[in-house]
Amino acid sequence: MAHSRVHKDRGELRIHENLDELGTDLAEYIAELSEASVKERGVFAIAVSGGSLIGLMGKLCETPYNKTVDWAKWYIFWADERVVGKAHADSNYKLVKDGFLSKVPVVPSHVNSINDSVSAEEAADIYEFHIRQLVKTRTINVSDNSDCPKFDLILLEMGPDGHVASLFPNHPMLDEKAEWVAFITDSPKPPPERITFTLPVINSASNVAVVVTGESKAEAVHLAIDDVGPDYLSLPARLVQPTKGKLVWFLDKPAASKLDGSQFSE
Ligand SMILES: O=C(O)[C@H](O)[C@@H](O)[C@H](O)[C@H](O)COP(=O)(O)O
Repeated sequence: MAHSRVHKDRGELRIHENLDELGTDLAEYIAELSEASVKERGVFAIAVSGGSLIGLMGKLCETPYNKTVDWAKWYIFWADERVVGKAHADSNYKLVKDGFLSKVPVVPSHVNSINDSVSAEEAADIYEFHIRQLVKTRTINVSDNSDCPKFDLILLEMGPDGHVASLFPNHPMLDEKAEWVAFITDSPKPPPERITFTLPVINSASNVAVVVTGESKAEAVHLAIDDVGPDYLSLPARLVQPTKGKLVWFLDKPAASKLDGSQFSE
């Protein structure tokens, strides 16, 4: 059984015994949000990232979800992407296609991947323009207090350095307020060229889930969630603070191993 607790201002924490349990809980969570969103808006706009997240979403491709989820209503996006060809081993599109989209009947025209034949700057501009069109038609909802897109769900991972999407510690992109999709050419983690949702977009979502597994991220989890003082307020994962939406952390025990326990309520 997952141990779930609510932090006073860092959202809900779900700590799982193992990856199998985490995968089961994550599939259930996504399926429930999909159902609620389709009921309310007729569509489900979900953005994913790369890394082990896609493997952890595997149970969604199995019984019962492969039959019960309303896949025709899904619109899928990337919270960040590496600027490489779609067939390249580093491509998040390829990761999602091979590990997920090839196993469930998402409508091909609802798969919103970046243009891989242009520069990082152009790819970011084109992606943002595309998202703007979908906000106009409300395929993607709009934020109540800005013109930002309000994705039904943004799924993020966190690296051992506390980065989320392609927003890295101390990078100027953390201060970006105007753009929805930004490009970087100096990612500290290869490949260097990437596009990424900016914090205003992430924090406008209805739901944000951060999936973190493994002991290598335990310190960053502690710094992103616990009350550690002003030095870490600009850690990218700490800047994930949905304005009106709900934040949920999916952790395994090793990733949660350095969390303080004292300030949590059951
Ligand atoms: O930006 C990237 O290059 C990666 O996609 C990265 O963000 C990854 O998601 C995390 O480092 C966690 O990775 P794992 O879950 O695979 O350990």
